[in-house]
Amino acid sequence: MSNSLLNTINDPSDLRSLPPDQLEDLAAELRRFIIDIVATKEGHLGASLGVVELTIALHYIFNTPDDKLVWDVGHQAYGHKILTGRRDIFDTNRQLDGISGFPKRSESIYDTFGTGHSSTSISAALGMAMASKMQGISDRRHIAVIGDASIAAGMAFEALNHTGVSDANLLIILNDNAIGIDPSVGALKNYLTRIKEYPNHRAPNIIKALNIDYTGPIDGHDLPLLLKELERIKKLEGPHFLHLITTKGKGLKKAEEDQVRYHAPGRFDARTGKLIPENTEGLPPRFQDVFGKTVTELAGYNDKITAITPAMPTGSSLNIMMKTYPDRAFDVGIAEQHAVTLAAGMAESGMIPFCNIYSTFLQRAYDQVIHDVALQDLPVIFCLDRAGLVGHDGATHHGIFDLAFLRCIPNLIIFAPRNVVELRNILYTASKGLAHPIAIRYPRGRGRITEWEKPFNTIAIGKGDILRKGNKIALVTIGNMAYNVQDALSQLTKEELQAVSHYDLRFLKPLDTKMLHEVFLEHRAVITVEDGVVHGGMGSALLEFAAEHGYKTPVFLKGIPDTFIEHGNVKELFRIAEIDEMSLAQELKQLLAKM
Ligand SMILES: Cc1ncc(C[n+]2csc(CCOP(=O)(O)OP(=O)(O)O)c2C)c(N)n1
Ligand SMILES: CC(=O)[C@@H](O)[C@H](O)COP(=O)(O)O
Ligand SMILES: [Mg+2]
Repeated sequence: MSNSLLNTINDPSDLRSLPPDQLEDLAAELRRFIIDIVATKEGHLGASLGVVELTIALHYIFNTPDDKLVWDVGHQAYGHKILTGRRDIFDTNRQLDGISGFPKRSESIYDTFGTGHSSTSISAALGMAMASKMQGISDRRHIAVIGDASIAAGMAFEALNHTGVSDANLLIILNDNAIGIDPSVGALKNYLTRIKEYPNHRAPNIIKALNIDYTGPIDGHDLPLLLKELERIKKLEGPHFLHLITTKGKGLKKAEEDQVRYHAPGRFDARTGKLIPENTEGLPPRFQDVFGKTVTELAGYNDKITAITPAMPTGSSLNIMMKTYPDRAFDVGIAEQHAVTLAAGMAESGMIPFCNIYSTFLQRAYDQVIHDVALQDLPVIFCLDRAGLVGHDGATHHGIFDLAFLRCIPNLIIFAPRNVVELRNILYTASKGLAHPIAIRYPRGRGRITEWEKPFNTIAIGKGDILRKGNKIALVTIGNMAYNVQDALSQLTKEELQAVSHYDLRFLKPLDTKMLHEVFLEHRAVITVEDGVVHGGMGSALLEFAAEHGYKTPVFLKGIPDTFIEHGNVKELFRIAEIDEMSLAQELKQLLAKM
C-alpha cells in the first residue's frame, strides 16, 4: 500500500483540506503505517489501531491545536502523533533521543497534556475548558478521550462528578473496547456492556443522571457517522459525553483475536501479525514470574493469603494465582488507591494480603499507604514491580521515587531483593506474618539467576549482606544494583579489587546499623549505588546515619540525578544516570588513584 494520502499530511490543516470521501483510504494508510513501524520498533499497538478513525475524525472536525485534545494514558496516540507532524520521525518512537511513546507537551503543540498514567484526561480537559471560560474564549472546544478501563478509576469519577455541575465546553469521548490491558472488570464494565447490548433499555443512564448530555453508543469505526456526530456536538455548549464502541487492535486480525498479547506485542511480522518469538530458552526467569509463581505456591499452604492487582494481572503475573485461586486473587481495575485500602481492610481482618502495584503507579496511592496502612501498622505486603528504570516507557513510568517517598513513612519495612531467590524468600518470610507492613521493590525484566525454585529460607528483617571485604572503599548497593557493581568490579585490577568492599543493604528500613558502623569505621570512602532518586533515597539514609554518628568519611551518592530520565533501553539509561558498570568502574578507579 502506498502512503499517497498520508504523505501529504504534515499537520492537521492538510488533513482538513481532504474531501471526506478520502478519509477512509487515509485510515487504511495510517493503520498500515502504525503496524509497519511497531512491528519492528515495538511499542503499544492495539490501542492506537482501535482509534484510527476517531483520531482522523477529531483532527478533521476540530480546529486542533487551538481546540484542545487530551488523550488518556496516551498509549493510543500514535495516529495523533503521525498526523501532527511526527510521521517522519515516528520510527524513533520510544528509542533513546527519539519521540516519546506518550503525548508530551515539550514534543508538540498538539500534545496539550502529558500522560502515561491513566484517568487524568477529564480533569485536565475540564481545567482547560474552565480556563477558556474565565479567559473569555468562547469558541474553543476541549476534548478528553478516555478508555473504558481508565474511566473506572477514582480520579475519572471525581472529574465526572465535577463536570456534571459545570457549564464548561467539554466533550468526553469514551472509547469503549471492553478491555484495558487485560479484560475490563467491575460493575461499571457490566453496565457499559448492558447499554451496548440493549441501548434502549430503561435503566437510568449513569452519565445522564450526572447531568451530562450523553450520545451513543455508536460505532467508533464508522467514519461518516463519527464525522456527523462530532460536527453536531461541536456546535453545542456545555459538557457532552460521546460513547463509542471500538475494537482494540482493529485491522490486524491477530491483534483483534488476542487483544491482551497485542496491547504491546514486541516484534511481529507486519504482514501476518504473527509474533516473532523471543528465544528465552535458558534465560533466567522474570522477577514478575517468580512473584506470580511464588505467591500462588504460598497461597496453597495458607488459605489466609490473598492478592490484589490494580489492572495489571498479566504485567504482574498475578494472573497465575487468579487462575489457581480465583476466590483469593483480585483484579480491581485501575484503582490503586482502592487496592491499597482494600488490602488494609483484609489485613485488619486477619488475612495476609499481597498488594502488587507497579512502583510508578503506587504514587497514586501515597496517602492510602500512610493513612490506611502504616499509621495503623497493618501488615500489608506491598510488592512493587517495575521498580527502578523501566526503559522505553520513559519518564512517566520509571519506578525511581519509591525508596525516597517510602523511607519517611513510620512502621514500613522496605526491602529490595538483589535477585529472584531473595524475592522468593522475602515473599515467604512476609507470608509467615510480619508485625508491620512491608514494601518489596523489584525491577522489570529478568535477573541473573536461573535456579530459583529452591527450598524457602526466612530472611532476617533489617539484615544486610557483606558481599566482599576490602580495606579502602565501601560500595553499598540496594536491590539489583549489586550486579551493576559486580560488573564494575570485574574491570578492576587485582590490587584495586583488594581495596574495595561491597555491601548489599537489602533493607532500607530498618537499617542494618551494625553493618553500617562497619562500613564507616573500616573504610576511607563510601559509594552508594541505587536505581532510585539520589535525593531522599538510600544514599541520603546513609548520609543521615553518618551525621547522626559523627562519621566524617566522605560519601559519594550514585543514583538517579535531580532530573527526569527519558526513554531508551535500560542499559542506555543506566549510562545516563552513571550507574552502569563502565561509569562505576571509572569512578572507583579515579577514587582509588587518589588514595
Ligand atoms: C494509574 C495507572 N494505572 C495503570 C496503568 C497501566 N495501564 C496502561 S493502559 C491500561 C489499560 C487502559 O485501558 P483503557 O483505558 O480501556 O484503554 P485501551 O487500552 O483499551 O485503549 C493500564 C491498566 C496506567 N497507565 N496508569
Ligand atoms: C501504557 C502503560 O502504562 C502500560 O501498557 C505499560 O507500558 C506496561 O508496562 P510493562 O510493559 O512494563 O508491563
Ligand atoms: Mg479499553
